[in-house]
Amino acid sequence: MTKLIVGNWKMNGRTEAAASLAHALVAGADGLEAKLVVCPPATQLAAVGAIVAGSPVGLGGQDCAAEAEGAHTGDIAAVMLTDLGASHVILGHSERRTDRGETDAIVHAKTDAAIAAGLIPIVCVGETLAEREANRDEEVIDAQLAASLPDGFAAAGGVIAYEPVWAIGTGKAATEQDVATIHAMIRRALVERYGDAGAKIAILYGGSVKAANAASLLAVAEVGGALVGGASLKAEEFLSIARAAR
Ligand SMILES: O=C(CO)COP(=O)(O)O
Repeated sequence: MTKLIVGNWKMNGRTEAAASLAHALVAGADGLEAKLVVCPPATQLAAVGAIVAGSPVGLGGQDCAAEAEGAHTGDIAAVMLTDLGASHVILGHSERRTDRGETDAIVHAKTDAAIAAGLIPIVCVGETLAEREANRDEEVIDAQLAASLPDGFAAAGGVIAYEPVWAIGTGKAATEQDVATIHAMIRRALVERYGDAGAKIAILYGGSVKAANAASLLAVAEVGGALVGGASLKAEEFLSIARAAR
């Protein structure tokens, strides 16, 4: 299956830098086996969307509101993302779960809203270091999956990203063995819930993915791609990660 390599630019940069990064990715994306999607900050979506339109590089948001429209100051509706050409949206990232208090119920509601607008949700799950050290990682992830995913998730082409919180931005990626164990567990949970459709859901790995470790992480069973933070801000590094996906 085609691997999906998603760049989460988080809260970085200005429009001019985002535009030059987008141009460099479009120039380098020809002939890639993997599918690329970039998720710029909301203020850069229109500019980046215009640059990647018609290219093999897709566009995604980093979050969307649970509500379809209306009096929600500061929020961005899922249809506002599709309006700018987005096909994907990251939901339930640990930085939103931790820093913004997003619960599984909120992630569930946002995922429903994304699907209703025709977006492909990329729902993030993952354990903290304390949960891992207490041997609760599988239990935590299982609970996040059960409560964050709506029934229509598989039919909508939804994607899961396993992002262990302790591996994000630390330079310390999970080991291949860790990734194999957790991705197998996630696959079992998805098949149990969605049947055959659950076997086809892409499961991305995220957390300190870089050019140097991408090939080995992407070769692990049940790894359908990568969700990349810091390394997605450098065109050549991100393209190297994408080239490692086959
Ligand atoms: O949070 C991440 C992607 O969503 C991972 O971030 P880093 O690649 O910077 O560790």
